[in-house]
Amino acid sequence: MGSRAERGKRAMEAMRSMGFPSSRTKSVLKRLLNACENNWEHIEAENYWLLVEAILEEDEPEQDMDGKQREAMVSEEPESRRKRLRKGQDDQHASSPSVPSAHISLLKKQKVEIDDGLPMSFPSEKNLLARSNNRERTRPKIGREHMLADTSLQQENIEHVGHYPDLQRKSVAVVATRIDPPIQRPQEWSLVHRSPEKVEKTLCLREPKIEPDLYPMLGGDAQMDNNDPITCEPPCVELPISVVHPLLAAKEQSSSSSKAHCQMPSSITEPAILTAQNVNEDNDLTRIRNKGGTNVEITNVVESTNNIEIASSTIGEKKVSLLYNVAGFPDFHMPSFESVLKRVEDRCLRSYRILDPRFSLMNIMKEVCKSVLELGTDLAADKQEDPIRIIPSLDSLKASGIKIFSGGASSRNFTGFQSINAPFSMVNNELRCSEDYRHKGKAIEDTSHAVKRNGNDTSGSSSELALVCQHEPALGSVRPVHDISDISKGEERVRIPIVNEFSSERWPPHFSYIPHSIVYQNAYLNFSLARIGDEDYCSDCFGDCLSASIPCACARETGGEFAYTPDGLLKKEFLDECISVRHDPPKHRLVYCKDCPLERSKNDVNPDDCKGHLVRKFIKECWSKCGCNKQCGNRVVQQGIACNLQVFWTPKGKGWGLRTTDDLPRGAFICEYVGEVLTNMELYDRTLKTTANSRHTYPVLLDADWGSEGVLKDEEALCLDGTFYGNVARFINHRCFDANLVEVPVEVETPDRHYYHIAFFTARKIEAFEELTWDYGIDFDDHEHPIKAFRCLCGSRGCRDRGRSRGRVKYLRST
Ligand SMILES: C[S@@+](CC[C@H](N)C(=O)[O-])C[C@H]1O[C@@H](n2cnc3c(N)ncnc32)[C@H](O)[C@@H]1O
Repeated sequence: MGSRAERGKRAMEAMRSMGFPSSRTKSVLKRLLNACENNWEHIEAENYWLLVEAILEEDEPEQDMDGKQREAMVSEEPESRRKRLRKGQDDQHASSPSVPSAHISLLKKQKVEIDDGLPMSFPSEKNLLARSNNRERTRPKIGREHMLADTSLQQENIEHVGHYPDLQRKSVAVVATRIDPPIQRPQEWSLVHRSPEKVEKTLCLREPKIEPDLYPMLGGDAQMDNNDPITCEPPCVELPISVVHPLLAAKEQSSSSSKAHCQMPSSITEPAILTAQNVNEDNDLTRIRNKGGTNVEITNVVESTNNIEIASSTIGEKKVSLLYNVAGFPDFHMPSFESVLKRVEDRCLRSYRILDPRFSLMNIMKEVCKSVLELGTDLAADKQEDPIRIIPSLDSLKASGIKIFSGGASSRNFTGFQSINAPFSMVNNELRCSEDYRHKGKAIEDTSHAVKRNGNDTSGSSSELALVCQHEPALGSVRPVHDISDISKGEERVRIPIVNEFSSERWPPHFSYIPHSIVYQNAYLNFSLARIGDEDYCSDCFGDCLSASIPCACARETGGEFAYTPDGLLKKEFLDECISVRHDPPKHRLVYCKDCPLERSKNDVNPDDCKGHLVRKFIKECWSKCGCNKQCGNRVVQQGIACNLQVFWTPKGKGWGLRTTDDLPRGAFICEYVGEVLTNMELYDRTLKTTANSRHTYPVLLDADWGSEGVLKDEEALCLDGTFYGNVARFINHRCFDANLVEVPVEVETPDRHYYHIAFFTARKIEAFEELTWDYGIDFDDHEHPIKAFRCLCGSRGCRDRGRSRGRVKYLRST
């Protein structure tokens, strides 16, 4: 209801919020009104569905328009915008071919847009995350009902971006925009999807929405004409805040040393751009700098298939884009946005099984790129590899009160972590470019990859915006993935900090810290009290069993003597024997399964004969059915970690490691190996699917009792996998022969030895800050095992991998 002018204004605003420029709406609305004999109810029904249809229909023939038509289209834009465009073009060396008209045209035309309705600030990752997670409940369906603005879909700000048949470059962009000066309006998100057919071969962008009552703030060019609904034309920013030229990809590929140019849209002045190339964790960064919102030069472009780009303008607009290079896939076709979303969600759900509230949007965006490629090439209908490494939120870090992102070039935080050379900072949970970098050009001062523009070295220029990162890791990894003050998140009795004194790989990859092993799915674990027979517990004991005159039933396993001293150390004789088993396996007893689960998992139809499993000495600890108390000296492992540990970045290529900050005597308990309890079959499947190509793998077999039972059922042949869920033991590196830890099987909750604890004890005295190591038992000469062995860098004189080419692991680490 309302006057014709008001209704017209509302219609145009509604269309603008869906991404249709008023110029187009105006002409269509005029025609529609004529056709409907000024029946506004008709036009306003279903949130202007008719109008949307009419505009879309009108769009169709434009798809094939030539350059002149496109120019004409540009010239139809309101004067205010044209002025901005002109200004920008002047700034941008007008003849530059960096953004061809075809590109602009695509940008201007079809879009899948989620408009944030002028949020006051760059949405925090948390907000984006919340929206992303909401998608599970309210995933937009592409269809008529979802083509209209739907503020219930407040989760995304994702654009499905373009198809450049000639350039073979696809881009999926996630855009968030902030407009300054701030426009006081409650945050409101709206989503516009076009039908899949129309999305196809389109490039989409987000247009910052301008509030009518703020037009004067933006220059006063636009005049509101309340009398003529169809001339109400607010100034609008049609172009995205940055355009990363698709040719960039081609240039990157053709010459890694050449500079790729990226022209900024004219609507932006002095934008700052950072491009992170993000294929794997160890990537270098592209360096981009830009001046005056014009040309952006990128040097040292690392060949990559995935790009993440973040752009920001001085008026506060920010854009994060993901680009996927499809060069080499000539048959690539752009899948529908709906199918991409579905694919990403499926991948995530499959990988995580739950929608973790700490879900990382960065990883989701990577998944989006991958999914576009897969769907676009029909490559991976059956490819289900690569679990996503979750990078959780900053909350834990925030809670710990630690400020990681200094924004400075070389500062260190108190933990000794090398500060990043990145122009990012976290402010109120928002990822922001450092003002330091933006205004002082600081980032380029000490980079060996000096960034030049138009042949001039601009480093140190304070007037120019320059964002340059050196040794920049993947964007995801600049974010803390663990609480660096305590990786255990308070789950252990001691705090276990993460320390990196050597490398820019600042954070261990994500995993969920668990202090006790957890069954993954099929493992048969039964901790019932009924299974513990009379001979396996000490009901008559009281207090501390170690102080009793006669060792109790629980010492039976260790020959009637407890394995522990009153100081909680492993007794010398017991320790010596454990070390000897590890040092010289052939001298010790091997048991052979009749039907080896390990061989069966490798080849179910025609398994090889069992290669033998070491018979290990077990410790049996007192437990809940026993009469002694919790402080009983025969309860060491179950008390948990007692010494001070650190997860640290090793200097010699082994990745992360574990060390103690205490001087420790021989025989001291360090920690147990904790992970998901998997059946051997589950592990085998998982290894093939997910970890085969990983740099680090974390499975350990629980095979100490395999040979004693003849044939073991699949659900009883178990192992521990610390890849996704684990404790600090997953950081203990391998050392051949003279490792300073030895692993001991420990029975606690059940006499059934399909499952037991693997406890690490010091094999000798250890000085504070020595790295803790154990011998994984790898045979580096076995070239048949599906798990590729790493190249051993243990440095031991007894290293079994010395001078050898990369081999394969003979058997999984087993105790
Ligand atoms: C259980 S993880 C140990 C923690 C691992 N370094 C990390 O950063 O997460 C085992 C992996 O660490 C690496 N590693 C362990 N010991 C090593 C050694 N002696 N030489 C080289 N790499 C080693 C291998 O990549 C191996 O797959």
